[in-house]
Amino acid sequence: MAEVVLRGSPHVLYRRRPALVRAMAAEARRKVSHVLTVAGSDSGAGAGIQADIKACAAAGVYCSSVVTAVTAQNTVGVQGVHPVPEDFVAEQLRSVLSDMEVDVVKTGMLHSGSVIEVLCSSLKEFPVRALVVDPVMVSTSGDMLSAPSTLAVYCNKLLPLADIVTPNLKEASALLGGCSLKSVADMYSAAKLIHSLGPSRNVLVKGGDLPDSSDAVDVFYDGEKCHELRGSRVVTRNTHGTGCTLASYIAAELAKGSPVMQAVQRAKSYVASALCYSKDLVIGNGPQGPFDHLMKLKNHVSGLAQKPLFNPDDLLLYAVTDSGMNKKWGRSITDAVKAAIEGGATIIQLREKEADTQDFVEAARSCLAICRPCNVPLLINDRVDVALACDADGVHVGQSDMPAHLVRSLLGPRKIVGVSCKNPAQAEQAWADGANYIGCGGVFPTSTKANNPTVGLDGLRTVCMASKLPVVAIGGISVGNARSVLEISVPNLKGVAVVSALFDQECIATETRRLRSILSDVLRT
Ligand SMILES: Cc1ncc(COP(=O)(O)OP(=O)(O)O)c(N)n1
Ligand SMILES: Cc1ncsc1CCOP(=O)(O)O
Ligand SMILES: [Mg+2]
Repeated sequence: MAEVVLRGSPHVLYRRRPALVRAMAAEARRKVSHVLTVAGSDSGAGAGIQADIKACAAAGVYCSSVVTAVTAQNTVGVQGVHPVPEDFVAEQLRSVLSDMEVDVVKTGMLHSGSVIEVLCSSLKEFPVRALVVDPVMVSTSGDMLSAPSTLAVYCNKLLPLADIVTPNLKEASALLGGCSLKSVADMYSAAKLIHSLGPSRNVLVKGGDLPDSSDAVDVFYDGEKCHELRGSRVVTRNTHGTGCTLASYIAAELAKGSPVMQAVQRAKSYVASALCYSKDLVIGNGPQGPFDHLMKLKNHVSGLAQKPLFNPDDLLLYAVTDSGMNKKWGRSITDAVKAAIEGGATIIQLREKEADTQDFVEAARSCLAICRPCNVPLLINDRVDVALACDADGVHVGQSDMPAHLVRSLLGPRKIVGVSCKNPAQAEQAWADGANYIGCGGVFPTSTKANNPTVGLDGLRTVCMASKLPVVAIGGISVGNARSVLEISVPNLKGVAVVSALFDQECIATETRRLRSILSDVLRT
């Protein structure tokens, strides 16, 4: 048996068998989430393989590529298509799938029935964790990218293997034999009908082309329920590639382990941010410019590198400030926030109902300078503008504030969005809108917020049970009753949010410490 000499340190030589060496190397290396895109090349680089690779890069996922066709296209339209022969598509598939540990396959332009058949056989030989099918048939410029004869092969062979299929209105209509889709209600029916053809487990019908809609509305059907996902429409000509990008980002999120609905929400939010960042880019003379996935996404990219995603455990002791109480005790907002953090608050919300905008932004900046080094997230109550101005970690909104889906698209995917909810329907909507957590209350009567009906511990339990998001309880909670709140013992109830129990007290740090110790004690038992 041949032996290999490995140099472990300058003075030590190890002798190992090759198989053992390979196993050790495999263990030592980091497993990277991996999407394989099977799609056409877009010479303009806004869509196709090029968009897929950039979207996966933005999501922090490795992307390999099998090219099915080479297109000559720009912002005017598609000037030519050069299909790659099926046996060479098969060879590329074998090269990647046999060697490179692909998690998720995403498909784009599949120009012929035989290419689809080649892909289906490869997926049977080399199964992957998930398949995302973007049924690219016609370019936005109206050019055909897939022969009409492929439709049957799509429906009978590829869709049954898919975890999610993401048609736009034209593609959904084509899959359903040419029916007309003109409203959100039509999209609901289309999503259910596509699902009932027996194909993909999840269907996302994209309503970007819906006429007369001020929102970008997509309909997601998971086989049981339709969810309406709304985002604000970004007015720009730079929309070429949004479909490929959305599907690739979904694939990237699935590769990282996100559940399907979360993957869709994150993808939608990423596309909205990318459109916002690049809405004024000038590239090309045609009617449809490409948007940019990375170049202008400074916040997104640096956010990926630096900021962790929302951690639900941060909801444990949620301190909400009150300017009236600070005035009463003669404290500055920064001293109040410092004391709460010193006592063990895990997240801070600035709820400054009377502050002038300028003062609010200044106060928020000063508080951020205190929170950031302590790794305590700082959220702003109600005011998205203030949060954007000072780059706060998120915003909390109620039912009559700015709708959460708009807050999400304005803040982007990596900020924290919280929504007040009193019943299961509101909790469901908060989730569909892309919120990170919900606040439920008032649990007990409180004089801090006027005219706020209480839901009691039973109402809190009902909302927690219905919520797919983590929950923080609020309203009349203090050291005297916090234990009874956490003891309802519903796993997604992550903590309590308090105002007067901390800020209407002589010593904020002492009261925070007392409350924190009760909460930690309940969690331990
Ligand atoms: C954590 C948390 N939950 C609920 C609320 C209440 O928000 P909202 O219903 O918008 O009422 P106001 O706080 O704006 O009066 C909250 N602020 N924080
Ligand atoms: C902001 C808010 N939302 C529901 S109840 C409430 C006030 C909570 O204040 P306190 O903790 O003093 O009862
Ligand atoms: Mg509010």
